[in-house]
Amino acid sequence: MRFLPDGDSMKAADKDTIENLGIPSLELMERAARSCIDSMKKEKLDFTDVLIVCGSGNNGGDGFAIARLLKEEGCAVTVFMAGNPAHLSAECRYQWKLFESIGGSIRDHYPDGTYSLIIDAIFGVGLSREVTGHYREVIEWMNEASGTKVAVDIPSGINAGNGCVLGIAFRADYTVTFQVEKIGLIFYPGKEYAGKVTVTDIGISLRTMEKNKNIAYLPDREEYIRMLPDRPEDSNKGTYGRLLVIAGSKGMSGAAFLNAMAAYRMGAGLVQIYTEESNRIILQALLPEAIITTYTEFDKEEVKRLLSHADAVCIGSGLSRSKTAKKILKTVLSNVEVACVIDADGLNLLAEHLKYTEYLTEGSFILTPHMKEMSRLTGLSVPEIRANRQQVLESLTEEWNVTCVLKDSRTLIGEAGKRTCVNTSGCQALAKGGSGDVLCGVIAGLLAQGISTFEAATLGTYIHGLSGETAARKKNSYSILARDLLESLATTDITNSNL
Ligand SMILES: NC(=O)C1=CN([C@@H]2O[C@H](COP(=O)(O)OP(=O)(O)OC[C@H]3O[C@@H](n4cnc5c(N)ncnc54)[C@H](OP(=O)(O)O)[C@@H]3O)[C@@H](O)[C@H]2O)[C@@H](O)CC1
Ligand SMILES: Nc1ncnc2c1ncn2[C@@H]1O[C@H](COP(=O)(O)OP(=O)(O)O)[C@@H](O)[C@H]1O
Ligand SMILES: [K+]
Repeated sequence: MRFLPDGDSMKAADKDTIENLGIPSLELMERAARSCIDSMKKEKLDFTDVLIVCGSGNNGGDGFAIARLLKEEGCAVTVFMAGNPAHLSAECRYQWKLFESIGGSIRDHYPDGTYSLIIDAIFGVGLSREVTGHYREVIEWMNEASGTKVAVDIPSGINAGNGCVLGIAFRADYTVTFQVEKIGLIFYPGKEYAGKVTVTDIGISLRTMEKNKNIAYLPDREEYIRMLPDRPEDSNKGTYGRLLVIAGSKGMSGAAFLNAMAAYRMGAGLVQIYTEESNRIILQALLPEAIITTYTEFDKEEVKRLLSHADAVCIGSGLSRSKTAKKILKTVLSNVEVACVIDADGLNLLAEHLKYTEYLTEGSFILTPHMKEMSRLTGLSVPEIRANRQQVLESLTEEWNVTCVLKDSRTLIGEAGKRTCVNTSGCQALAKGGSGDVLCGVIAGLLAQGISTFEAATLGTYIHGLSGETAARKKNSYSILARDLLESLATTDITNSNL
């Protein structure tokens, strides 16, 4: 697994390494500067005329150290001190003096001229507020200038904790980040501003992160492979579970089809669809492998009967917010005894009737909201959630005792008591109606095979993303339809190391 800390967690790891493991701060800075230069050389960047723009904190200290090392190698280096000299950190002051001691000169205004390489060492993980005034102007200059742009640790202006731009941010071609990727380099727009990211090992210990459950993580592929349900030879359809899909509404059959087919593609043994009567014929034609039961009006006993035969349930995709849908949802929430995914209109109904959340705490529920649905569930605006997504997710999972898949270009998976997982598979080909229905079916299909809610949610999200990538390799990313993902599910093999 890879930890994805925010700025404060990264600083805690730096501090632990310096104070408890006895590696001096200046030694770490020297390694950081060296590793930046090595990474830039690996990329074969042009060192003819280098401009390094420094701030007054330790990110600036890295900048001065890079300047010294490059000057010692004979490069033409110009340093522009953009930070406030009255607020220098001890390390930054030391590095400044060291650079001066070898004859380095430092400008206090943006130097004219063109540079082959512009290195941003203004703010790192210590950025604590909106970038304004003089700093804003400097970053604007840097963004407009020609030359290759490299950010030290993180582009200045990107919030290391959420990837948001704090007013303005440096647009890098490359970012060299120390020890681990900060979570702000994973989420958009931070990821976009960072360009190509290289992680360098400078010997910062991560043991504080092991103890701190509030730090999110990115699983390795091997961890996903271990989560895959067994597929023994000596088995039958009953071995792989019976999934009840409650989806679709009058004239809306697509969602039920996508749920059910995705679940079959994931390996579920038997899929039963419960939907509105008008969808019967089309669903039978689209997916003859499914068992279809329909309703014209609410029938509580029928819902309870279907629940009693299911090994897993998913409810909500295309369900509508009708009175009948509401009653079906309430019956499911109050009677289901197996793991259950709640998607789309299931979530919208839940948001309209928050008292139903009292049923959640006792069961095994996975909620799969996109940002707008999360906004309805929490009463927070989408920008508020984006700026705080990990915390919003974690407080919802704790309060309702659920698993939650918060969908976006980067999806987060949380469960009460568990470290939050970030998913980075997938691409913009998935940004099309119906792909959420496929995800719901993928997760439910895994649940039917008996893996845990957290594993089904994390593994399902990962595979769903990969299926988008597979589809995008076969067709252009404009043209992919949700049904193409169903095909890709069949050809995406996560045990294939070429992925
Ligand atoms: N030994 C170590 O610890 C190692 C650290 N390393 C490096 O240090 C970096 C972290 O350094 P850091 O903690 O000093 O913070 P940093 O990112 O330089 O910024 C703080 C400065 O910015 C200022 N400031 C903040 N926001 C502002 C705003 N909006 N507008 C204006 N000013 C603002 C803030 O000012 P203040 O809030 O005090 O007024 C302060 O002066 C890390 O990313 C890595 O590159 C590596 O060398 C490895 C070893
Ligand atoms: N740009 C993107 N990059 C990666 N994944 C994406 C992107 N856009 C959408 N997705 C994924 O596609 C799915 C869309 O779900 P949702 O918005 O519920 O779609 P729908 O309701 O139309 O089926 C989510 O799993 C989301 O994470
Ligand atoms: K920086």
